[in-house]
Amino acid sequence: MSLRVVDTKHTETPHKRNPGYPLDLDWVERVRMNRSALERRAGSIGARRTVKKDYQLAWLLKAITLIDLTTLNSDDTDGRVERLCAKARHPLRSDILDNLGVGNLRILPGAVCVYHTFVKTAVNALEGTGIPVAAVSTAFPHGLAPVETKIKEIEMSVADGAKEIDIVIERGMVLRGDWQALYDQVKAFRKACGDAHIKTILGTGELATQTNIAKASLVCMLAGADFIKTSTGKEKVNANLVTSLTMIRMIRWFAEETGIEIGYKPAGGIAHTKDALNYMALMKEELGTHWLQPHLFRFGASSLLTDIERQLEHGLTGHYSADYRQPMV
Ligand SMILES: O=C[C@H](O)COP(=O)(O)O
Repeated sequence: MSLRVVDTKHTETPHKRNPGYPLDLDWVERVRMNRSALERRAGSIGARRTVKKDYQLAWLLKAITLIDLTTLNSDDTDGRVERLCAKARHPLRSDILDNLGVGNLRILPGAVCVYHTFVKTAVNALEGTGIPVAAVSTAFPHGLAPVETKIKEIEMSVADGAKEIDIVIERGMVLRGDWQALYDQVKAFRKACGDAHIKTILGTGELATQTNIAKASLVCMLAGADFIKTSTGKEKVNANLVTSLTMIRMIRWFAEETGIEIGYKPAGGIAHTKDALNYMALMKEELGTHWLQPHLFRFGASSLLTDIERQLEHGLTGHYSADYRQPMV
């Protein structure tokens, strides 16, 4: 099997972190997106692109290294988080790995993503693996709390050992076009994160237009975001290819202007292998294979790994196994 696309996880890739830039309102004003052109382009991805056989197996192994393995439920418990972390330690059954001939590869997910309450539990459960814990923060999923409370929440998650903080922006700031307020708040969040990387969740399904999504992406990047992320998974409309194209093109524009590479994280409702492959194809075509690395691309997903494991098993045996054979939590 060709494993060109699988790299060993958690090796350090030299990467210049976004230092943040002044808010350039002229640039924000110039941003425009054409929804029908985006839809045409996004529609061509699933229709035209297929990854076959051995290459598909390799892409699926790669996809696992790009997942933020997530549990964000009101009934989460320490036990569920510990089971999720156990899955993160061994994302694929050893018989599948052996039969694929990759039993020697260390394939681990990009991160485990939990609420603040469970950061310590996850940090303990992942000790020695190098898998970072990501905490959703700033009054996830709505982002509506006093800014002081939100900053305190970030600080507490960082103190508990979170290496990545997924903040949510206030959608109202975008809908009002109050770019200065959005910039100031994200900049304050970034400062509170310190060395922890900040992913800014836009809540794209609630931002009304692709132009708003594009402008919000730019403002977050100017304010110092390490990643821009689509959704909390709790909006009515979560990640999709059209919105992804908008955000990816803003990442490209930002990189052209500043030389800084920002990560992209589609999240919410990404549960099937085919969807994952489409997102990866989009990234490869728009930004290049280079961007398909854990420090530049993640899936936020609670159930994608189960489907990938089933597909890998199907690739080996020709049969689909029941979901319970790949339990998540
Ligand atoms: O950030 C991650 C999302 O909340 C996960 O959403 P999901 O449960 O639809 O996969």
